[in-house]
Amino acid sequence: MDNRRKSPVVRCTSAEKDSVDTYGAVAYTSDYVANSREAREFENGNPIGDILENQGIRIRRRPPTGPPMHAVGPFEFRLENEGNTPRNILEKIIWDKDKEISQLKERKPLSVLNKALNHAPPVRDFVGALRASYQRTCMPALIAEVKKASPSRGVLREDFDPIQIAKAYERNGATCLSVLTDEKYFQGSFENLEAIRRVGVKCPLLCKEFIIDAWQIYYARSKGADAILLIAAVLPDLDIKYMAKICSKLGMTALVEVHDEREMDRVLSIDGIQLIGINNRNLETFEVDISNTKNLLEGKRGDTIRQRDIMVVGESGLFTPEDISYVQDAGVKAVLVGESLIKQEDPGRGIAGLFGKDISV
Ligand SMILES: O=P(O)(O)OC[C@@H](O)[C@@H](O)c1c[nH]c2ccccc12
Repeated sequence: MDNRRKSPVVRCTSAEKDSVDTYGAVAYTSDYVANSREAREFENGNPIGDILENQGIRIRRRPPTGPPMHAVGPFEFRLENEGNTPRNILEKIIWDKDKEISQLKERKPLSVLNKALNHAPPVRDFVGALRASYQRTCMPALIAEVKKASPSRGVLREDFDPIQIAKAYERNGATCLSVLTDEKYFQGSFENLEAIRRVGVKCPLLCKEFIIDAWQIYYARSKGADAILLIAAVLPDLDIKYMAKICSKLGMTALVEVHDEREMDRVLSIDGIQLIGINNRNLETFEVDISNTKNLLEGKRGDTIRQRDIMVVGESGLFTPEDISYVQDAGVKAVLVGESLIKQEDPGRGIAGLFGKDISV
């Protein structure tokens, strides 16, 4: 029996799966796929929608074809309904991303991308850098975000020079950088990521992208990324496992982002996850509450994280030295900060303001 055809959600054509195998990225017949609950559920004929629902994932995938066309006289139109209209901004982003990737993939199939990997700049140890920084300073390591705009806040900075901002972050003590690459909603780009890497910034780079297809991980690597983001609100367990495995084969770090208890429990049930981000912003409603970080690290969850030596990143809504101490006391060893730095006249100098001291020394 060929288990390679059984992954229900991971978006690769069978040809791509074969080339993934050929390039040694993932042994697709590995036990976790063959024996995983999702694979079995899929085998038992449970539709993907059921698998997502069982894991509490509310973000649906874009319907493969539009709704049926209705003809009235010479006009044709589609009826909008619950099934073909995104329910919230995150779902809209994911559906648009799906279309975007199908087009990009046609231009650069995985076989082409794999060749480009040979010319990609060498990968750097993202999570290792965060750990070393925390050990050295006993302060949360900073992942500073290069972000021009966001759907919740609009344009954060008009005179946006990604290279100058990245250099300033590095000079002022950031350990790693996060670079938004989504164009439509965040006004980011892969050119920014590539350029920051090309000008010699040494901080390891997180490609901040909505990843729903394994192809995107190879694309990010080919552009110089050292880490990628996997959002648990969007990806079922099997995708997270599969994509995390691809990351480690490529030497990259996966930052797995959770927002609530259920997502945290799902991610903790996956072996080998080293870096978990707790997002204080709900990506469906945009509500920000930094006590989310504390809540998710209390009790047994916190114990498990400490026992397994998982590094936790506090993400979003951090503005003051008090916010930094608050999430540090809750147990985070790194923070991901965008808005409060990017909006400063001098984003680099903003770092000392955020931490209450100069962290570049
Ligand atoms: O600008 P803030 O509030 O400091 O947040 C940064 C970062 O956490 C946020 O940009 C983010 C967290 N997870 C994401 C997922 C996609 C896009 C963006 C994000």
